[in-house]
Amino acid sequence: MCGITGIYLADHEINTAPEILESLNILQHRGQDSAGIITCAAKGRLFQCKGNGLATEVFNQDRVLELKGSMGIGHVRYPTAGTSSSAEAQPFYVNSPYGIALGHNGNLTNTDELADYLDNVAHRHINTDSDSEVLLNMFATNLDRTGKSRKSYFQHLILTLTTIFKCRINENDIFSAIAELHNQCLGGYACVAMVAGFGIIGFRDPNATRPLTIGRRKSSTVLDKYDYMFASESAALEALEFDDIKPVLPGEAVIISRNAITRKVLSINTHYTPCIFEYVYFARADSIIDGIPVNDARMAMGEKLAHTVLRILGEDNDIDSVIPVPDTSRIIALQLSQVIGKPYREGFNKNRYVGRTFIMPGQELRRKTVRRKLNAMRHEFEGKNVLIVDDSIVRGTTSKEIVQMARDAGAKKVYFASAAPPLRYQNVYGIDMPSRSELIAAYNTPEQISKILDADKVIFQELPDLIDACKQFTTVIEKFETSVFDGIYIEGTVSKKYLEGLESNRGEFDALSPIGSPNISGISNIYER
Ligand SMILES: O=P(O)(O)OC[C@H]1O[C@H](OP(=O)(O)OP(=O)(O)O)[C@H](O)[C@@H]1O
Ligand SMILES: NC(=O)CC[C@H](N)C(=O)O
Ligand SMILES: [Mg+2]
Repeated sequence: MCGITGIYLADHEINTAPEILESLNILQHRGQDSAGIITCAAKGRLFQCKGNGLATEVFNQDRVLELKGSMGIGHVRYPTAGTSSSAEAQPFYVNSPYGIALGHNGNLTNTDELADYLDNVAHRHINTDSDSEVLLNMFATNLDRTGKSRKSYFQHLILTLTTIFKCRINENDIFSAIAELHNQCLGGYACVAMVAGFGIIGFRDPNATRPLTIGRRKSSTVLDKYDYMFASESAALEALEFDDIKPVLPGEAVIISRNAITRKVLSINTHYTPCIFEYVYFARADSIIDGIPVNDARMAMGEKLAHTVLRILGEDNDIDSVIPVPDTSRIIALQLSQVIGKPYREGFNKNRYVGRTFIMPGQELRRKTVRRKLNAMRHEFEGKNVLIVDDSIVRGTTSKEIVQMARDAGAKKVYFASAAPPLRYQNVYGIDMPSRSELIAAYNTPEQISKILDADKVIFQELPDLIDACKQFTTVIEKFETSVFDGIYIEGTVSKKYLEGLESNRGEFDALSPIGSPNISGISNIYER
């Protein structure tokens, strides 16, 4: 996951960058590694600022003020391909054809083949290891194929003004280019793109693995016109007072231009299969992802997990209190405590200035951060049997530290319950789990995991219960993308060879440079550089 956002204002005199920055702050929980914004002003001039760090570290007031234009796109990154280098901060930009920028959430599974094609056939230079740069160049190549960008100067001259406008690019060209992408790019992708001087575009892969929503709000200055916004999560749209919020559909592209808003489902072979881990962990609780309120889904997970706990520990269990691991599991633990009839207690104090651990690069950094972030309150543990609840146990980094903290604080018994089933398989659609060897449940049974974590018992949610917890709120979603739990990947998106390659390349990825001080790649009016 990453956070993506795009805004098109009806009033072309107003700069959109301050609001894009606000939306990036709201989406910060989706990516802490880098942040970036590209805007477009009069005459199709693009302005960009991006670099490593949180949005508040990359942007200050002066930098935002230099980003001119009433339309733009933004990105916060959680690296899942390539490296953590500032060169891979998004959005990416290519000058030909037309000037296109793109922000991507997800992962491509055939990046190498596409990069070869771009090099050998399309003769496009790819400057980083990012799959998103490849995706953008595929889009650009497809758009170039419309031929309109290659008309001679003379041809342009002889066209009337209207014809010239139509000749540059139109909605159908963009739809064709994205339809072609669906045939070429495998994996998961939700994207925001911008074509200089034309408009912004939001599109999702045919399986809608990664989230994207669109909303509108009445322009405060232009009569009967609307501003439009795309964002990974509805919470960002609500905060900026956009309404009529709806998901972009599987295989759909939505174009917002001066002329109109145009939307089209471009693939005939679509399956509504969003990633279930969005509901478990990634998304904010106040977001609605593909029609499912995340908060409600998490409450339902707590309820289902409660029944599993009662089944395993018995109705007459010796639990004294239910303690969440802040932040994400709070809602789950509260609901669970009510169902099992035991008090909910906050036993860990969380330092609110430390970010999310799971999406940090590098195991050592993640481990240290858990200790810095959470501190056990002794009186909640001393002499007690506690049931600690978390949304998931992935690498076991958090749970191992947490159980130790509970024991150090004097807990008698430590039970540990996870609202997600055991994560056993690699993720290839935009979660940084490229290797099974780093997943604690890949090769260990729950009993072995209890021993590794030094817990008295570890209890996992059953997969059908997790699916039910989410599915009860929707009639349109066919099924969820659950490959991390069951190893079943979306048909045609991944080969055995690819998975093996990921597994063995893992060492390389882990050796990434850790997050350092923000490395600003600079504000630039791209045309002046
Ligand atoms: O088993 P692990 O590899 O440790 O991963 C799982 C943990 O990581 C996440 O917390 P995180 O600190 O990222 O975010 P949160 O504050 O939203 O809970 C998640 O909520 C679990 O607590
Ligand atoms: N988590 C994501 O969506 C990451 C997008 C892209 N694969 C990158 O690594 O930059
Ligand atoms: Mg957590």
